[in-house]
Amino acid sequence: MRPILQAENLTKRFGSLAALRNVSFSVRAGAITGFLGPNGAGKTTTLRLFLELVRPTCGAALIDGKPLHEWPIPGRKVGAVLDGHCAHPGRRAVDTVRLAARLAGAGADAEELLDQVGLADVAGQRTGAFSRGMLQRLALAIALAGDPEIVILDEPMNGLDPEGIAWIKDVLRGLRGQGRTVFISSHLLAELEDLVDDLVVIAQGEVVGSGSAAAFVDRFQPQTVSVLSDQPQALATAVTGAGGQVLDINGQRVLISGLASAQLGEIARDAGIALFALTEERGLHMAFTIATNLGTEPLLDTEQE
Ligand SMILES: Nc1ncnc2c1ncn2[C@@H]1O[C@H](COP(=O)(O)OP(=O)(O)OP(=O)(O)O)[C@@H](O)[C@H]1O
Repeated sequence: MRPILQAENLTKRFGSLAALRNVSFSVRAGAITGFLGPNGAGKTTTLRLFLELVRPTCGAALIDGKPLHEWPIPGRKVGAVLDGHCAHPGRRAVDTVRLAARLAGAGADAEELLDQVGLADVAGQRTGAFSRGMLQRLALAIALAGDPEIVILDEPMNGLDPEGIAWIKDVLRGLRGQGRTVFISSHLLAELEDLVDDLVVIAQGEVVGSGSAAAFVDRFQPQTVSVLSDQPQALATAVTGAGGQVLDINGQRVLISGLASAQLGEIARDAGIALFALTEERGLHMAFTIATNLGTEPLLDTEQE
């Protein structure tokens, strides 16, 4: 693993409030890493520390081994979307992106970038009348204007409709395909669920887990299988007898934990019980809920090879 972003014992206090306490994690080059945490967890503060918009009380936020300002042209190293309000309302979209490219010392084609973010049709319009979703798209074009190695996005899906969210996921996968690193914050699991390779989970200013998204789910979510059967009570008895746990029975639906789906199928077959459906309930949502409620002890191996 090549760490390209590193938070090293980052602490940030605002007066008496400790927004971050001893936060350490690293982000793998070339991957999409989700930075997940409830509102107020300290996500924006962390991103601002990487971008040197605020100074740490102690610790360091390093971009590829050094602080951002030590890179000759920071805009070629990192592009960022911190909020959708990134443009002068009286300036045309195409000029906004062109300016960003010049400031970053890159020869990016502004019209091509606007096309990439779905704003080709409004490239010549002033951005004052843009909707929130359009501004988010524009912010992404600005972030890409320096052709950066790393893209940092703070809640970029705010203001996007489901189609827009699906679109931005595709764009971010495309950026990964080009070898770029994507670090994206969100307080909503569902937004990141089918997108991220890795996760850093933060709660109340402390890291509660980091590593691969799959490992995170494995660690925090008990295996749960949902089945449909017309003999739910008989199935529940068979499951309990085999060491499984019945979490819920609702009509024909039985929610079971502690048994793999294949085991469950065999138990039903041996008991002569027909199953109409069998679904593994996996996902980040439960894992996230459990992890952020468990407190602040580091619970996941952060090492990756
Ligand atoms: N400039 C500041 N001055 C004082 N307190 C601040 C400042 N910036 C952030 N905070 C506080 O630090 C804590 C972390 O805020 P931060 O914005 O980093 O959280 P977040 O995880 O990004 O939350 P959200 O999802 O709501 O944006 C919050 O309690 C917030 O009120």
